[in-house]
Amino acid sequence: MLLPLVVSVMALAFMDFNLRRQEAAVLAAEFDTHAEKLNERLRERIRTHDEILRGAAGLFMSSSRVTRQEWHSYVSALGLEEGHVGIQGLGFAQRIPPQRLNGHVQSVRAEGFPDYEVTPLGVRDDYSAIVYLEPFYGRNLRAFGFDMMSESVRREAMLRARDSAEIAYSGRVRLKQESTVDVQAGVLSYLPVYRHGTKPRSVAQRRADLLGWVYAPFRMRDMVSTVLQDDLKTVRVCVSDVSDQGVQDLLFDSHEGHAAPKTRGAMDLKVSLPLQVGGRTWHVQYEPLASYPLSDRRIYRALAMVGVALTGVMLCALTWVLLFTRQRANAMAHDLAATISEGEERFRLMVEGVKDYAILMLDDRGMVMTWNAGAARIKGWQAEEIIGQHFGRFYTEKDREAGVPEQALATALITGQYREEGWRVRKNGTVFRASVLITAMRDAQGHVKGFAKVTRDITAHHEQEERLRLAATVFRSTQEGVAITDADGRVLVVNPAFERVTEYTEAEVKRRKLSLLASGRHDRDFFQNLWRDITEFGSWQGEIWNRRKGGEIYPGWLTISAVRDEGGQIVNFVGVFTDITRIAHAETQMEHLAHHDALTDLPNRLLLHSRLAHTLERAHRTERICAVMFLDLDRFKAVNDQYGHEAGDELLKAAAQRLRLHLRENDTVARLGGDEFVIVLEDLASVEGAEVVARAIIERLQQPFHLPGGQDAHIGCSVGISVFPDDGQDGETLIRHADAALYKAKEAGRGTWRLYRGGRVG
Ligand SMILES: Nc1nc2c(ncn2[C@@H]2O[C@H](COP(=O)(O)OP(=O)(O)OP(=O)(O)O)[C@@H](O)[C@H]2O)c(=O)[nH]1
Repeated sequence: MLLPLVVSVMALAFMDFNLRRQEAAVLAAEFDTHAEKLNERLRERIRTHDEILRGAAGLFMSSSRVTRQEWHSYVSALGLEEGHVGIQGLGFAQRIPPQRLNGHVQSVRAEGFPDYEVTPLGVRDDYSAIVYLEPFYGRNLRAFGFDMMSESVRREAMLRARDSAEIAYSGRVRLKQESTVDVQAGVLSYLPVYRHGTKPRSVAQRRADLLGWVYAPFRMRDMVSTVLQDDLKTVRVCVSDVSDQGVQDLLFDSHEGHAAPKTRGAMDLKVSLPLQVGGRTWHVQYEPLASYPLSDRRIYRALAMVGVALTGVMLCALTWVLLFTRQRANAMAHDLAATISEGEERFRLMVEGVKDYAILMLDDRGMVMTWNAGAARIKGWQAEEIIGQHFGRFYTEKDREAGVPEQALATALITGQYREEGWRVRKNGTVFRASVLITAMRDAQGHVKGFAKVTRDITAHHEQEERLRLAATVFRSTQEGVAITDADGRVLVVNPAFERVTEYTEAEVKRRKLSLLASGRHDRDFFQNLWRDITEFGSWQGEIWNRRKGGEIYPGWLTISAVRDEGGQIVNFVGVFTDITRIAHAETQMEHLAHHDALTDLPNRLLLHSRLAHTLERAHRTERICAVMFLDLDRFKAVNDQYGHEAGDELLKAAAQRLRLHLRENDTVARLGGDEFVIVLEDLASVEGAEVVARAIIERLQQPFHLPGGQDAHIGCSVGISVFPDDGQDGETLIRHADAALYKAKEAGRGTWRLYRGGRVG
C-alpha cells in the first residue's frame, strides 16, 4: 500500500512542478499577444496621425496659397476638437528667411493680429513661425508665432523632415500649450511642404524649395490614454523615446506619480515592444497589474492532480468525457465554419456579379485587394491587371497631384465614410463621372483593416443634368418670351423675357389662361384657326397683336407647339414669342422712306404716280375734272450760289410747307427733285379752278423766305397745267404735258402759269 502511495505522491509532486512551469509559459504567451494587440493599436493611431498630416500637406500641394480661413475649414472638417484622435491641433509653420522677417511680421499683423511677433525675439540665421494652428483658441494661442527652430529638439526633427521629405517625429519636448498644471511630455510630428507642390529629388533642392512644415503636437498622456483607455487599468504602459546612442527618454508612464503598482506576484511578464514613429524608435513596455485578468489555470492543475489520484477507471471515464466533448466541439466548429464560408461565398458571388457598381476592397494603404465585374465593366481593367495597384490610378492626373486620393482615405478614416462625386479615368484614358463612397473597415477592436469602395458611373445622369441646366439657362436668358402651359392652356411657368415683354410677373399669370394678353385686334376666326392648326399639325406660327399689362398694343411673332406624352395626349403647350414692335416700326419707316422725298418729306415720284393713278381712276368713274400742275422755282440757283446749298435746302423745305398748307387735304403735292414740284388737284369744278390755285401759289411763293442765316431770299415760281380728261388720259401723259406748259410759262418770263390746252399751250 505504501509503495503505491509513495509512487503516487512522487508522481503528484512531479506533475505539480511540470504543470506550474507550463502554466507560467502559457500566461507569458497570453500576455505577449495582448501586448502585441495594444502596440498595434498605438501603431494604428500613429498611422492615422500620419494620414492626417499627409492630407493637410496635400492641401498645400493643391493650392499655391492656403488662407487662414481655408486652413480653418479644412481642420474643422477633420473634427480634431472632439478629442478622440488625441492630437492637440494641426498647424503650419512657415519658413522665413531673415530678410523677410519684418515683412512677414507686418503682413500677419495686418491680418488683424497687432501684437503678433516671431518668438523668441532675437537674431538667428534662419526663422520659422507657427502661422496657422487650429483649433485657434485656448492653449493653442500660446504657440502662435513661436519659432520652433529656435529650440534644439524641435529643430532636429524639422531639419530631418526637410532633408528626407518624410514625416519626422521630435524627441520629448515641453509643448508651448502647457501651463503649470497637468504638464505632460509632448512630441511633435512634422511633414515638409515644398514650393510648386512637388517633392524635390535632391537634399540641396529640398532645402532651397522648402515653404514650411505641416505639423501636429501631441500630449503623450492624452494621446496614449485615448488609444488604450480601459486597458491602462490592468496594464502598466511606459513609452520611451530611444536615441541613436541608446539613451532612453520617458515619454509616458501610466503610473507616473503613483505608488509602485502591484504586479502579478513574482511572475515577470514585462514585454517591451518597439514602435517606429517618423524616423525614431519608441520602446513601449507593457506590464500586467494585479488587476490583470490572467486566465486562472490552477483549476487545471488541481484537476490533473485529482486525475492522477483517481482510479484508472475514473481516469478512463474522464478521458472519455473529454474526448466526447472535444468531438462535439469540433463538429460544431466545423458546422459553423461551413455556414460562415457558405455565407461568405454567397456574398462574394453577389459582389463579384454586380455589374452596375464597381465594388472593391482596398488595404489600409489604398492598394486594390478585390475587383468585381462592375469594376471591370466601368473602369476597363481586369482583376489581374489592377490588384495590388494603388487606387489613385482611377483619379485624373490633376487630382492625383493635388493629393485627392490620400485626402479621401484620410477623411474616411476620421469620419468613417467619404462620399464624393468627381471625374475618374478608365483604362483607355477616357473619363467618366463617378459617384464614390469609401468606408473605412475596422475590426471589433477598432483596428483599420482597409477600405470598401463603391463607385457608380453616373456620366449619363450627369450629362442629363448638364443638359437640363443648359436648357434652364437658355430658358432664363433668351430674348424670346416663353410660356409653358398645361393641357388646358393654364400657365405653369414663364421666363424673364416673357415678364419683360408682357409686363406681367410669373405670379400674376400663373394658373391663368394666356387670353389675358389678347389685344382685341383679332377676331374669333383667327383664334379658331390657330387652335385648329395646333391640334392638327402640332404647332402654329404667325404674327399676333397682344396687349401689355400697361395697355400698349404691340405686334409679335408667336410660335405655339403642343407637347404630347407617349400615349399621344397633349400634356403641355409651349409658346415662344418675339416682340417685333421695333421691326414693324422699322418696316413702316422703310416704307415711308421709299415713297417720300427725304428733304421735304413730300411724296416722291413713285408715290405721285400711284396717287395720280388712283385720282384718275376715281375721276373716270365720277367724270370729274382734275389737274396736274408742274411747278418750278424761279431763280432758285441764285439762292444756292449766294447763301450756300444748306440755305437752299431750307428754302426748299419752307416752299414745300407753303404749298402743303395752301392745298386741300386730298390734293397731292410731290417733289420730283431739284426745285421741281408736281401738284394734283382732284375734283375740280372747272379748268378755271386750277388757274385760281396756280395764281395763288405763285403769289405765295413770291413772298420772301427768311433764311436761318437771317437773310431774306426772293424767288418765285412758274407753273404749267394739264387737265384731265382733255390734256391726257393717263398720269404720265398729263405730267409730260404739264411740263411742256411749264416750259412755256418760263419762256413767258417766269412768275406766271400756262395751260396745255390740247397742245395749244395758252
Ligand atoms: N439746295 C439745293 N439745291 C438743289 C437741290 N436739287 C437741285 N438743286 C439746285 O437747284 C438748281 C435748279 O436749277 P434751275 O431750275 O435751272 O435753276 P433756277 O435758278 O431756278 O433757274 P430757272 O428755273 O430757270 O429760274 C440747281 O442749281 C441745282 O443744283 C437740292 O436738293 N437742294
